Amino acid sequence: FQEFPGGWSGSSLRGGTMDLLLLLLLHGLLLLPLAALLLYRCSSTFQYLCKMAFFNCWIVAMATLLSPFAAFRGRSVENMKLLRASLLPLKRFYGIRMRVRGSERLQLPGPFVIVCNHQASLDLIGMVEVIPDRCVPIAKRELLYLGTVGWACWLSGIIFIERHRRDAAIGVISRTAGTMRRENVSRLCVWVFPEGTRNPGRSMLPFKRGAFHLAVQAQVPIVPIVISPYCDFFSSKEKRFTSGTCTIQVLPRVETRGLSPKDVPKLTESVWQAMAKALAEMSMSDHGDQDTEQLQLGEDRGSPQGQGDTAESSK
Ligand SMILES: CCCCCC/C=C\CCCCCCCCCC(=O)SCCNC(=O)CCNC(=O)[C@H](O)C(C)(C)COP(=O)(O)OP(=O)(O)OC[C@H]1O[C@@H](n2cnc3c(N)ncnc32)[C@H](O)[C@@H]1OP(=O)(O)O
Ligand SMILES: CCCCCCCC/C=C\CCCCCCCC(=O)OC[C@@H](O)COP(=O)(O)O
Repeated sequence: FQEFPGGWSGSSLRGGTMDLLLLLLLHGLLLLPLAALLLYRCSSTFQYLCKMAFFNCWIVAMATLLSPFAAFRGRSVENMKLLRASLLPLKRFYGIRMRVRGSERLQLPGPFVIVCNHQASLDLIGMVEVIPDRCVPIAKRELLYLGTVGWACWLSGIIFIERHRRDAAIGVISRTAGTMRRENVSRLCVWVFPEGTRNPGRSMLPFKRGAFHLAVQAQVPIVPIVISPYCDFFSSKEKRFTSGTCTIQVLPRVETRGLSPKDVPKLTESVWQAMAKALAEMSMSDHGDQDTEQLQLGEDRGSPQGQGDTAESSK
């Protein structure tokens, strides 16, 4: 086949089109990241979506990578160490500075129940900052069905409850209390988000009673933890996610020795009040970013250690 000199044959025309397409594709490949970068810089919504996507992808990736190792140990609360280590770097990726106040209040020799306010899934970043060894969260059963994430949660000994099947949930909580009380089991602590669901903003929902029944049944103290409002740097409603500072305040423990189920409503109310007060003070002092060392928690309900033992560690 002889080409017409200086002219276009069918195949060279096709070759030219291919070249053009390739060129366009190459430009597209180069321009797409640039456009995404530009969008990331200019649009706070896009930034929010990217950061949330990264958050979820990180969790899925860690769960997928680490679950096989955790599986060697079998289902064990010791795997919570892996879970904690895998989520600890997240704060650095997002430029979130964590201030922990009163962390020494978590150094109790025996078992206890932690209750903490629940604003968003971002709470996991705060949770891993302070969660003690041999402490497992109570989670909604739906998490079990998130593929490798569910598997990782199960392997870490996370306790699952079906929130809408009260009797079944109460059964799980009673068995957990039994485990906490058993002397042949080394110390087991439980982390509960007593609001029972995420609640963004500066307020707290009324508390569900499971955590308080658990503490009373096991006759162990309750340690309330308040995470300052994220409003300054995070809002799922406004699709906003920048860097910022978060304060985690550990409040004095509340003893439950000698209390019975009939005391649970009052106990629930008094812990809610103490946490709401701390949350309000954090919101006022520049949204938790300023000094909250003056925080007066009111009556130290049952804590023999009393007030003034707040220490700060900023990480
Ligand atoms: C291998 C490592 C790799 C790792 C990589 C990373 C991988 C994964 C990372 C993921 C990590 C996940 C972390 C998990 C965080 C999950 C967070 C959540 O899921 S929060 C949601 C779940 N939590 C809760 O629901 C809170 C606990 N719920 C309750 O306490 C509720 O009380 C209940 C569910 C038990 C019942 O709820 P409800 O009926 O709506 O309301 P109440 O007002 O609380 O109770 C009604 C009456 O029942 C009585 N009651 C309640 N509990 C008990 C009880 N235990 N015993 C006896 N009676 C009980 C209560 O007193 C009320 O009766 P009354 O007469 O009115 O007093
Ligand atoms: C085969 C299935 C494939 C599944 C794909 C997996 C995708 C999973 C993506 C990301 C997993 C991130 C899990 C983060 C867990 C955050 C814990 C949390 O904050 O739970 C919310 C719960 O407290 C209250 O729930 P609601 O506010 O009532 O709602």
